[in-house]
Amino acid sequence: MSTRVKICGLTRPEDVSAAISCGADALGFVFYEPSPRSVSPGHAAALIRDIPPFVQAVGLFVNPEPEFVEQVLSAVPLDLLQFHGDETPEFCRSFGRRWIKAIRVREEGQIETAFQDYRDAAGLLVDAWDPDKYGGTGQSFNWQLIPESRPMPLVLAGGLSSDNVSRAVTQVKPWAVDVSGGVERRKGIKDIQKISDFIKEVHRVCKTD
Ligand SMILES: O=C(O)c1ccccc1N[C@@H]1O[C@H](COP(=O)(O)O)[C@@H](O)[C@H]1O
Repeated sequence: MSTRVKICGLTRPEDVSAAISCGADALGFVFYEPSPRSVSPGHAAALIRDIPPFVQAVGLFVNPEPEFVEQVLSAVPLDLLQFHGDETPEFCRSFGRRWIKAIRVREEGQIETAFQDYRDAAGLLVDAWDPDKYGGTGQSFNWQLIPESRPMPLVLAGGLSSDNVSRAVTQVKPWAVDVSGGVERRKGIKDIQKISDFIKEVHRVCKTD
């Protein structure tokens, strides 16, 4: 098994470099202003400029206006769109780009329904439900709600850190894991040691599996 790693909510060039040199497969940039990790299109374009080939740049949006997504796409060379709000399948596919849909899990059957509703997504990201926030909460959820049978790649997110990611990978066997708060010193500022520990832990558990 080889579980991919996405480090999300990057705002500083040194954190981007650290994530790449530690072996991250994907880097996430948040285009959602209420988030403390939010970046402008210009800032993201500068952060992405030196990303090497085969490391994916992912743009995270929450219920954006279509014009805003188009504006970001014209300024930032994103490889993948991540919709983390209440976007419909029609909306997600309307940009003609590869996309994943994030859902916030709180009850049985929800993931199975999302697999059907978002069947042309490149993957489904499962995160914790929170009454007030769309994501980046640092909370995890009941992984027992995740079905073993999956028609598309599943990305596990929500409250992951180097302390629990080996258990997550072993139990859930996701295609990829996505982390933000668990590798931060404070919101929006990553901790290079935590990024390194997180990715090492994923690679370690994948090797032994
Ligand atoms: O990071 C944010 O601020 C954010 C805001 C709105 C929606 C999603 C957001 N981040 C994503 O949330 C999950 C879980 O994050 P965490 O590891 O629990 O902090 C992850 O996919 C982030 O990319």
